[in-house]
Amino acid sequence: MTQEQSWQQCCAQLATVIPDQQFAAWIKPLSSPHWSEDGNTAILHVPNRFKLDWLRSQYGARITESLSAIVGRPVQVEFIVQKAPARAAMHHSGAQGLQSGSGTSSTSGSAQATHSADHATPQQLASPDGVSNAARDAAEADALERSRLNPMLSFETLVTGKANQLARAAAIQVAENPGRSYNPLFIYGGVGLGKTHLMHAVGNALLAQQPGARIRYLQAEQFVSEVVRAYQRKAFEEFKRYYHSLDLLLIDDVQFFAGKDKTQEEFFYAFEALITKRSQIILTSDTYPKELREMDQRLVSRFDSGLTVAIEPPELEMRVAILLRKADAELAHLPEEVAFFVAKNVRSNVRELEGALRKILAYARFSGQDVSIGLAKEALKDLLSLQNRQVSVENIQKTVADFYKIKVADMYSKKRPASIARPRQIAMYLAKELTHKSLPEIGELFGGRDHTTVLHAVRKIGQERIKLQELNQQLHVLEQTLKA
Ligand SMILES: Nc1ncnc2c1ncn2[C@@H]1O[C@H](COP(=O)(O)OP(=O)(O)OP(=O)(O)O)[C@@H](O)[C@H]1O
Repeated sequence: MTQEQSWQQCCAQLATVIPDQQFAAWIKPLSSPHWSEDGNTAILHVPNRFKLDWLRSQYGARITESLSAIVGRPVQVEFIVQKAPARAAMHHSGAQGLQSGSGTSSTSGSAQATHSADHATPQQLASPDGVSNAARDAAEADALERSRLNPMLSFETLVTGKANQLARAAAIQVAENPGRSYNPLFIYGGVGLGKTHLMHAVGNALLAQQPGARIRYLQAEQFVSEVVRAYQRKAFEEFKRYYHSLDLLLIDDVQFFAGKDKTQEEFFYAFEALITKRSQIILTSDTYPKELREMDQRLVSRFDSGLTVAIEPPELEMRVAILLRKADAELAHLPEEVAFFVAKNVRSNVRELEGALRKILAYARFSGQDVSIGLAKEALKDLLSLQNRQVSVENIQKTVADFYKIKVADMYSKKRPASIARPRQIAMYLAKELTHKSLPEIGELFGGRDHTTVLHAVRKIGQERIKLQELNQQLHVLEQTLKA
């Protein structure tokens, strides 16, 4: 079989496992690879960095696997950016033809290949409608750059589970119908749970459908800095023109607007302008709108005027699925029992899960061992001992009192108003959950209360947590604070 035929066969095989639309968008446009002299490496040319990152992360492993199976031995697949200046694309002349881009990358990290202009024909460079592919690719790459979107954070790379299914469904709706379904979309949840990921996923999906869309992602602090800069330069007109002209504005962690009045004012104007012209806004925060502190009430009510959805901490099975998916993307074998071990021990958020996995894979690579529970224990020694560190009841009482703005002394007092009794019950619940103390011991530490009082609190908060999203969210924040 020729190399060309093996590529054709690989494509045919991929077409059976990759959904049609994705296959047409990503695999079909690829030209047959160039092969290294030893025939062990297939080099696929892609037009820009965005496509390179995407192809590598989404399809690199599958292409490698399929091609290896077809040629009957392990081969490596490399991607290389091959830029074509727009002018050269339309008036192809030898001297101004393709140049190898600087942004090369490979799935294997082995030597990069260089290619001359002669490999490309004008047909490869220009689409039938006469619009230069290269020009379009350059525009796409440009749009990506301007938007500050991370192409790796897509719907495809997001593992779905109970914890994020509502937020994901809402985000998909918004991506399909920007400005017309939920506007703004307000996503809230604890740290490292995938809020930023979801936001980028909408941006990337929109950019894929409309390469010319004006999209901007930024963290709230960056928006604050831009307001300050506009202030200093007296350039508010320019600032307004830019922000009010966007099709999609993504602002992460809006709780950082707290107390920044001028920022809030400017954001309010931008918000009104964008909503009026049906541009989409997506915001994230660590809490739901009404809980945002030092925020203009006009803004709070605007935040809540579209759809507000929570992302919860992932449950065990979802944590396992995330680990397996991430290992897969790294082309690493993670036995399921190890995934369960890690997921049981790293519970707080996805970012920590990713960190734990990275440590395990690096440890396995450097020590030349297979991934096993023993190896995971060794690799995560520090993390696990930190987790076993006892949280004290006193610390829980102080943290909960601070959170609900009551006095620590109220944790031991006999006072009964709900504003005090409820935080006290929450502290008892956390004491049972996070320490090894018995019910009578906990009762003793809460001003000599009976163990049945503690039991009642533990059961009540435990049951309410399942039903009340708000309470669950607060408990999650408290748990993260206490375990930090
Ligand atoms: N469901 C998921 N599937 C796959 N990866 C996920 C998922 N949720 C989160 N991640 C990954 O976990 C990491 C942290 O997620 P992200 O940055 O989106 O969290 P966040 O909620 O925005 O946190 P923060 O509040 O700290 O900004 C990212 O690398 C993200 O890709």
